[in-house]
Amino acid sequence: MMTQNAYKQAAAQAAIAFLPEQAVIGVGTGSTANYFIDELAKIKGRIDGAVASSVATAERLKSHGIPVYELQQVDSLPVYVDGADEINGHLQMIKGGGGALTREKIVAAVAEQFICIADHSKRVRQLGEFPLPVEVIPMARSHVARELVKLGGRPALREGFVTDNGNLILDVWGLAIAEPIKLESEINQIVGVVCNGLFARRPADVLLLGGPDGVETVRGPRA
Ligand SMILES: O=C(CO)[C@H](O)[C@H](O)COP(=O)(O)O
Repeated sequence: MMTQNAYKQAAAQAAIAFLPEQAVIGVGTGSTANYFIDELAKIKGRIDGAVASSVATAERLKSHGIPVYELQQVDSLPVYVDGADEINGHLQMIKGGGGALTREKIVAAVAEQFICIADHSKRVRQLGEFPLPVEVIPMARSHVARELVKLGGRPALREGFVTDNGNLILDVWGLAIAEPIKLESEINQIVGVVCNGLFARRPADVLLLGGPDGVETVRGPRA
């Protein structure tokens, strides 16, 4: 029987077929993205380089000899490949389990196409069982936590964790997210919030989902 890691790896392998030739591509963060980076290393002559969504991803890309560019150095990104913590039928996601949500959202915003790679356990009917990560400016942490309680959540500080941007993460439990676009906007309105891990306004365009029957390809409305 294949393991969850094998499903992640299969999804990562499948993403290679979606890459344009000789382009700079966006690369996400996490264990599935790491499998993708390892696959990328095998075909690195076919791409010009990558923009990384975290320091960890940049280091892994560089360790494979893949050129890493700052986002400011590129005019556009044809593709962004990243994992997810949860993904629903509209290809809206919760991301940020690895704490890289803000840079992930920035790189995804620039990319023409978002390809989500995941194992089948990540597919859900409704987002919210996975605690929603919210990146906050450190001095605003208590204020933001109180506001998140008003929205129905139970925020918990991610202990001992500082983001690549020098901020904190509140993981918000107990949100049954019936209206992801609305909640994404509401949380962004709280003063002190840098970013939240709902990718609802910018869902994935293609989902490559690894599971016991192989890799399923699900296309979103824009793909
Ligand atoms: O958003 C992320 C990191 O901030 C990851 O994409 C998400 O946590 C999924 O991780 P993994 O591929 O390890 O299951």
